[in-house]
Amino acid sequence: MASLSTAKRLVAKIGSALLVDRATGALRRDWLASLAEDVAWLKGQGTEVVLVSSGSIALGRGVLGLPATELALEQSQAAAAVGQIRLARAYEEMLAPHDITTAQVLVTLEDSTDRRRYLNSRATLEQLLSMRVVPIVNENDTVATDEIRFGDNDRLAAQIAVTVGADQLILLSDVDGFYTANPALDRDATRYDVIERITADIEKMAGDAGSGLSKGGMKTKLIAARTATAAGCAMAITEGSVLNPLRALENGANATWFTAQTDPQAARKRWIAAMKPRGTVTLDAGAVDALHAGKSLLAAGITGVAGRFQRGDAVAIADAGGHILGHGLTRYTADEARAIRGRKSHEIEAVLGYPARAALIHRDDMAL
Ligand SMILES: Nc1ncnc2c1ncn2[C@@H]1O[C@H](COP(=O)(O)OP(=O)(O)O)[C@@H](O)[C@H]1O
Ligand SMILES: N[C@@H](CCC(=O)OP(=O)(O)O)C(=O)O
Repeated sequence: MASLSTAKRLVAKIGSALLVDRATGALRRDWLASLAEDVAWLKGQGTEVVLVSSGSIALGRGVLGLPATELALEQSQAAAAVGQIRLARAYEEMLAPHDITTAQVLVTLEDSTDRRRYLNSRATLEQLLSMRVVPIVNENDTVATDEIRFGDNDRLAAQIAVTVGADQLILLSDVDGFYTANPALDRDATRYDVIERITADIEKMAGDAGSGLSKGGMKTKLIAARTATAAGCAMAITEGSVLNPLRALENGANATWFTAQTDPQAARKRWIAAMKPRGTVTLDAGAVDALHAGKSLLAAGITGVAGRFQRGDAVAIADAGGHILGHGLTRYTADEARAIRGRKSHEIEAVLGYPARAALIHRDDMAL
């Protein structure tokens, strides 16, 4: 199926059961070292990599001597706090010999539902990737309460894949794909190589998690597949417990691939076009031409600013005659936009009193 080394951006999700030995509660260091080799290989091919890793609760549980049974919310949060620091350190240790810098990124559901927080986390991830860093993402279990938890990292991984505009999302699991029924319970179940569309029949085949350490099962993996593929990201479920699991997938290991339903850029444009604009910016004729030529909107080409908006809000883009050309996400507040309109890029810092970006709306943040 799809080749991993052709991906521009790849998100891999690592389940707790892969990282943590169920019997001893210890980290599977050899396995993690082999995953680090895979990440180094992908980066060597020019693929940017984000890892979404579970395992904080499973690791912390062992350290704190908590039982293997269901934990109270406070207990899992304490276990996550103890386990997360070890988890992050383990990734750092394993990737450093490959000259790869890691970053710990802890997010909550609100970071994807609140637009400003979403845009901020996107900007941070973008910055890290541009600096060749591998972000290691997990849910911030210590602050996430029941209502705001993703609770399983399948959906979190899909959300991160959408946030960074990844073209592939790989769920490393304890099963080598999506079956017609839970293969742990049904010996006649057969695996799909490819699922082009997630139908109601497919949904009926998805069961819950099999192991005590895991949370999601196939139900959350299907939700993840819906989110990812709708945003133009192909998704695979494959067996992760083997050494070098990403390399194995590249070399033809069993997997189920969910086909991307669009391309990431088109999905993003639709998302922006559907947002309610909080204001309007009016352009001179030169700026209109620049936008139609695929350029970003610079302050120099803005003649008017109407409405009240914050950074990250959607604004309408109008020509001198008031005709709406499209929508975009602004990088400045309405007050800042008024202050810098008509200004050349090199004047902006002096007007605002702090370093700033010249483009009011970046071309990737625009739907015309
Ligand atoms: N239709 C299905 N196909 C494959 N596995 C299924 C299916 N329905 C339920 N499962 C269960 O989902 C498990 C994988 O999910 P999960 O235990 O959450 O692992 P992970 O740690 O990878 O998130 C499988 O081991 C299997 O027991
Ligand atoms: N944030 C939790 C993730 C729990 C979770 O999703 O587990 P899994 O089903 O193994 O991916 C942790 O790190 O323990």
